[in-house]
Amino acid sequence: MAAADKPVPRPEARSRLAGRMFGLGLIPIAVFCAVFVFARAALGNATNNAQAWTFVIALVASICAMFALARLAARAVVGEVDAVGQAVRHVVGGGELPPLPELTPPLEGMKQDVLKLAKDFAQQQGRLQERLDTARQQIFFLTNHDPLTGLANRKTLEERLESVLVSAREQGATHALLYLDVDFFHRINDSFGHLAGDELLRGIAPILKAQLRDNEMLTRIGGDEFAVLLENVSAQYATEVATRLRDAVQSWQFEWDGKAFQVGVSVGVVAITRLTPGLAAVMSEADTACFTAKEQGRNRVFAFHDAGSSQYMRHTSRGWLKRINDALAEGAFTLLYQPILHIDPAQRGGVRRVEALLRMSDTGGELILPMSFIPVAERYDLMRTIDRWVVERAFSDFRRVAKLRDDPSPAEFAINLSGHTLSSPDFSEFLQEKLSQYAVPPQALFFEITETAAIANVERARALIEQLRAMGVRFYLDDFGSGLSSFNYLKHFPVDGIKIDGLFVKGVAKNYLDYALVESIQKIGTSLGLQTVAEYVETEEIARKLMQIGIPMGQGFYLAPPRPWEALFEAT
Ligand SMILES: Nc1nc2c(ncn2[C@@H]2O[C@H](COP(=O)(O)OP(=O)(O)OP(=O)(O)O)[C@@H](O)[C@H]2O)c(=O)[nH]1
Repeated sequence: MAAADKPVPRPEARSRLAGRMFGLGLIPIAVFCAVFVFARAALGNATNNAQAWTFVIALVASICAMFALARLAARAVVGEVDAVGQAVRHVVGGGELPPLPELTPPLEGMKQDVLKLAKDFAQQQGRLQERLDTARQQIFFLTNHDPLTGLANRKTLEERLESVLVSAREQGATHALLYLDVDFFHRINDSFGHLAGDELLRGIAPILKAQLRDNEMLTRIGGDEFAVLLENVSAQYATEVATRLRDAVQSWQFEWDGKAFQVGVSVGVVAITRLTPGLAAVMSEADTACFTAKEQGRNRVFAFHDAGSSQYMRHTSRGWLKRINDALAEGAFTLLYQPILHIDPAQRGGVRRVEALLRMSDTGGELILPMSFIPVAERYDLMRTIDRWVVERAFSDFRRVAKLRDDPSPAEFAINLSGHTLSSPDFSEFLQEKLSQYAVPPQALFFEITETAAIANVERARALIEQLRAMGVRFYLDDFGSGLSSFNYLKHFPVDGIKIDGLFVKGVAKNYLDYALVESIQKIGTSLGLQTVAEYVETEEIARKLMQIGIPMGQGFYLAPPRPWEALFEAT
């Protein structure tokens, strides 16, 4: 045993024990005193002095011997108990049991009991320590990793980024950050539940990891977003890795409930150089680059450092986001109304139905079409706000004309609703409040929904549609025929009508396939008791073909262009 391992005697315990033994030593003294009193009484009866003194000396000697014996016995016991105490402390401290001499019977039994207790205690303490160590490791892991995928988390990425930013600044190293966002991930969640979504995220992690070298850090930074930090690489290499990641995800199939789904991922790439201002900037640029990849059609890579890309982004996402917010705050949004008319001129009559079309006015007075800003609004979750703005503005326009004409229902009007609004639980309440505030009869109102808007939230959309239809509001499926599953949607959505996608309508006069498609849509619509409206009626020839097919209503420049409310109603 090493010197340091030797049990160290505890002086205070020893002196306590010695004190007790000394207490035992008082017993012979008491006995001595008692005998002395007895001797004095006995001496009174002794026949001579010598006899008396012999008796006294013998008595004193035997008492001294008794006292010495008691001291010796006490010392021996103290030594043994001390040795056992040291052994116990040693075992409890995690050491091996040192060899101990056997004690006399009652003490030996006690010694064995005490040593067993010490061993049990040491084992228990060992187990507790193990659990404590595991808990510490888990806490450490969780603060640095994402529990779902086991990948490093945002905090770890940011810490590493801070240090690569320093190396870029001080040594001129170049690095890259890839920002990945799964495309249409919420559809999996919405259609199959969060467990399926979680499984997809868990499944995608090894697919990405397999494309990376050991020193290339893959992290999950939130929701369906991942990031990869590539250190000491060229911008070109970073773009190659991004493309590889995109391709790997694309060729993977996510399986759930016996079905396989193809998954896409949009990747933004940003270089980290000595000019990179800091952590916030690099994260924001990477997010913006990823968003731009989405904007460009998803399942693609957008590299921030490519020529012209930053210019592109300024004019798209971030710039648009600011413009949308400004437009909402400063009233730069406006509505135009396009009449929906009988295609047959004999039945046309005046304007009885219009569609409200959203426009944003720019500083030069031009009106900007929604296709420029709606994707950004969707991305930044602004569609609910925009839809509500449209509803309120359209209702207030309606109210003005109702007053002007002294007619409680001067026209029917259609408003486009986004998928975000269709899944918004409080939209129904908002609508009822506005219907009553502006005295709009629900029967005058149509909502147009696109299949892509509704697809993500079929259950919620259907519940909202049913609730509003019960109040008298009507629903149309917009751009009908543009998606592969249009007919399937008819089975799921309780709608009143369909608007035939303008792409087919445009081709109806020139292309037989388009003609046949529009004709079959019309037949299905009629057999299901749905009203049909054709979009993009741009020429007389198109109008004639549509009449031939039997489509009653249409909308398009040939019939009437979009106009401000006042021009359409107030002037007439
Ligand atoms: N299952 C699951 N879902 C999550 C988790 N964290 C966030 N989400 C969901 O992930 C979705 C993220 O959606 P977005 O990235 O905004 O949109 P998207 O559907 O992927 O569409 P795009 O990104 O525009 O292609 C939201 O529906 C969140 O509710 C999670 O840990 N598990």
